[in-house]
Amino acid sequence: MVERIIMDDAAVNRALTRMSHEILEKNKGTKDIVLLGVKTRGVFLANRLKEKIDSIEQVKVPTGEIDVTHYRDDVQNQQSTIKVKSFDIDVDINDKHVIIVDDVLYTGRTVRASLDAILDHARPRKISLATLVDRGHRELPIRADYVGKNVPTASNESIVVELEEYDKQTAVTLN
Ligand SMILES: O=P(O)(O)OC[C@H]1O[C@H](OP(=O)(O)OP(=O)(O)O)[C@H](O)[C@@H]1O
Ligand SMILES: O=c1cc[nH]c(=O)[nH]1
Repeated sequence: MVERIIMDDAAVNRALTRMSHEILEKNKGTKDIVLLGVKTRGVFLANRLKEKIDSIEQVKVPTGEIDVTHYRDDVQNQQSTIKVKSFDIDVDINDKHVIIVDDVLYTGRTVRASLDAILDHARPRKISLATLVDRGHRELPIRADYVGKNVPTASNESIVVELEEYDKQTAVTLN
């Protein structure tokens, strides 16, 4: 299958800058916001958003991590079970506005697992979702509040997100 570059380094950076402004605009600032990155690349994206928001507003937004494991237990039907491995956050998220950050939104099962993990630990006032790429094909009633780019895909295609911090280069490709 031919590989197509959907976003280069500059496009990812611009999308994250826009998303930071959208977060600030929609929430009228940073009050009570906690960014929770989904491992692996969601954590780096949450950190990038944090740095942008911090430099725009001159405040330090707290961050944390959720680690989930993806089990394909029925490959034929592409059903997947997502298990939470760890939930690493120092800040109290009760009554806070938690923004889950991930690189790709596809079936929505990773987000559902993340919601379970969050609600097992605390009762945030609000939970939102930020994703760099929304590729469609949802299997659950989940939608993103902040989207870097909507990328229509076929189900046999995949989106690959690479980030400098982890992959030595930043790009989003469709394979
Ligand atoms: O909406 P979903 O169908 O749950 O898919 C989205 C998830 O898939 C990817 O993770 P993956 O399990 O491929 O692991 P990775 O982050 O290590 O690439 C991606 O990082 C999202 O977390
Ligand atoms: O295409 C996809 C689907 C799920 N997760 C990804 O990272 N890419």
